[in-house]
Amino acid sequence: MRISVLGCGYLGAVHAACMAKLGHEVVGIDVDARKISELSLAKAPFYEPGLDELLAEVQSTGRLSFTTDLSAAQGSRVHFICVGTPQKKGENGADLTYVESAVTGLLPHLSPGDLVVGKSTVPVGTASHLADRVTAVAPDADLAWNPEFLREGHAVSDTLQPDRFVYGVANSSSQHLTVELLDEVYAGPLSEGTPRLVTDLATAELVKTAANSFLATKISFINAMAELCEATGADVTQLADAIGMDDRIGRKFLNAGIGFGGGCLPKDIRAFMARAGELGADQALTFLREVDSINMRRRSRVVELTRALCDGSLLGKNITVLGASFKPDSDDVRDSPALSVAAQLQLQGAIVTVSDPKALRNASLRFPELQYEPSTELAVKGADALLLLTEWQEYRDLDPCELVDAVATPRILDGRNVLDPAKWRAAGWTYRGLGRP
Ligand SMILES: NC(=O)c1ccc[n+]([C@@H]2O[C@H](COP(=O)([O-])OP(=O)(O)OC[C@H]3O[C@@H](n4cnc5c(N)ncnc54)[C@H](O)[C@@H]3O)[C@@H](O)[C@H]2O)c1
Ligand SMILES: O=c1ccn([C@@H]2O[C@H](COP(=O)(O)OP(=O)(O)O[C@H]3O[C@H](CO)[C@@H](O)[C@H](O)[C@H]3O)[C@@H](O)[C@H]2O)c(=O)[nH]1
Repeated sequence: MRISVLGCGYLGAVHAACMAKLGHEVVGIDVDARKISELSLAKAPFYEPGLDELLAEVQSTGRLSFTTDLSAAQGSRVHFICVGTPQKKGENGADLTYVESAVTGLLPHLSPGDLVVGKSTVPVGTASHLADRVTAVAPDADLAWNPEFLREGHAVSDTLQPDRFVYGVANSSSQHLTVELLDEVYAGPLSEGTPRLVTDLATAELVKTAANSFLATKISFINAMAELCEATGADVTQLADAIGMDDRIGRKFLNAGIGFGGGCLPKDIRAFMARAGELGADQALTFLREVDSINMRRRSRVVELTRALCDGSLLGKNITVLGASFKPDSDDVRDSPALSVAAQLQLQGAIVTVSDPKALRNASLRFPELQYEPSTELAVKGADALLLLTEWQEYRDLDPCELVDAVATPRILDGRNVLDPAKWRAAGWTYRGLGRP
């Protein structure tokens, strides 16, 4: 099937490559000429494990191409909308200008029988409004909402082997054709047993924001427990292991630390609250305000703990921050807790050096005032304290005995609770975890 993908960022570039891998003929379209020229050379414009290899593989088949020319969408049967929906400046709500302009640009290129499929995360009600816009101009075309649940760092496998598909479809006479078309798009994973749920448009939109809200709540719950552990001398890691053994709770997403960031969870819970307010249902989501504030409190807590670790003063202290991306195996620094902590420490007088295996280019664009050093060995040299804030494997594997002579004072704050405190203490370090004695 011929497919177009509008928006080739973290979601769309992976989606386009994966659709080609499933055997479809795909054109990826983006307004960003730099991204398109890199993708045309089979090079991912961001770091995502396995994506460069997949792009090279599918581009060699001739089934995948990229362009900035929206008219290339003409002739595709299915058009995926994968453009950004960031938080509006100074407000909680989602900025839908990119979605609106992508749909506006697409309308003249639609043919009868075409299907527009939204994958971007949008406030509930957006899909029905966009469906009206599509059918007003192209009465024989349809719109469905098919939210995406991939995680950065695992984006390729999450797209090819998702936990489930959700098809939000409009209540129309062509509903069964829409479902059949989506089944044809996803025939590969469906034949391997991936479940699919067919819902109305509003439910599909809500499934996505509810899932991210639940994940954010789980993280803030364990971080609230970490605050209590800090107040009582208990150990939040053991607590998470113990409650996580209950099948009804589960151990996943119970890692306490400096909290969640990225281009999704923080802005999605805020947009959800804003939309609930517009719908007169804001009371239903007041708990998300608490989820957000517990999360932001973690960042200030790390700054305070670093000050305490540095004998009560940050002024002139050399602090090395290990990790810049919002999570390991990604170069994405959107709302990165690590960079937010690094910037706060610098503002309070510390001399901060940030290191990261992949994210330094993005980090230096966003925080040009910080110092960056790609080599871990050089970054830690002469440090008064190390802060492990993004748990890349190479930081988990650091040898405390090898490192102890490189730093000025052997102090480490483990912001992700991934190091073995006994091993670090035995090597002469002052070790601090979060919510750990
Ligand atoms: N990143 C993820 O892991 C992920 C996962 C699931 C859902 N989502 C959702 O997917 C959407 C995209 O997120 P992202 O992380 O890929 O964002 P992104 O910023 O990486 O990519 C968005 C892309 O859309 C392009 N764009 C903007 N306007 C356009 C237009 N009119 N026509 C064509 N392209 C246009 C931008 O140039 C950019 O390359 C968001 O709604 C997000 O919430 C993201
Ligand atoms: O136990 C945990 C798990 C995660 N995190 C943090 O939470 C954030 C988000 O992590 P994760 O959810 O793995 O990353 P994303 O790639 O942002 O994926 C989320 O957001 C995407 C965009 O909506 C969804 O598609 C995914 O299903 C959803 O997991 C990161 O900062 C993590 O460090 C924790 O602090 N503790």
